[in-house]
Amino acid sequence: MSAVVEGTDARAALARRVDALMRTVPDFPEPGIQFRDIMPLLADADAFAAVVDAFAAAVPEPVDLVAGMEARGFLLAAPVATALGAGVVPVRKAGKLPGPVASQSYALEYGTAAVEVQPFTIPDGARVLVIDDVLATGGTAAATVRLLEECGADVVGLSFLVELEALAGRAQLEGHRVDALLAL
Ligand SMILES: O=P(O)(O)OC[C@H]1O[C@H](OP(=O)(O)OP(=O)(O)O)[C@H](O)[C@@H]1O
Ligand SMILES: Nc1ncnc2[nH]cnc12
Repeated sequence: MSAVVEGTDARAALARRVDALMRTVPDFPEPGIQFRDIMPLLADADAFAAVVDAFAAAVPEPVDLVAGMEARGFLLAAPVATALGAGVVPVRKAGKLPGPVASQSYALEYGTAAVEVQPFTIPDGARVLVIDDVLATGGTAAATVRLLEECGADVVGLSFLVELEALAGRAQLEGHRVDALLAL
């Protein structure tokens, strides 16, 4: 069953539903981290369909590609891309993609990492929407924007399921349209 989310009331109701379906796991994957676990939401067919519809409905302009960050971002980016008639760019952790790759390092709430894409999959000037499940410190998203722009993409916006406001990730994305279904 698919649920169409259009108005702000429906979006607020969906945000409450997402909130109810997510788990908060203390001290995972490290002590002190309150981990927001979206797996129960993904397992709920109706809620997942509604979230995909909401992501697609919130995009104000045509996009050519949807970029999703490994790993949880992949699960959202692919169905949203299909809904928008766009292709997918997997933004992978270092060493996972066969080259040539473009790479950017970043700091995570728990550790450091690097993200990579295959630049030959991104036509110059391609309009790219970036999707991930969680915006925390913004390190992953900011590195992804830098990476895509370095490859010649026009990043038209970033959409997240959950924004952890206390970590101020949005500040790293100034100049870009940032949309989050649920702010915690
Ligand atoms: O805003 P930030 O502080 O950069 O954190 C957000 C990122 O952290 C999580 O991914 P993680 O690197 O844990 O990978 P996973 O999806 O493979 O679990 C999440 O899915 C985002 O990609
Ligand atoms: N607290 C958190 N929960 C889930 N994913 C995250 N990515 C970074 N911080 C996170």
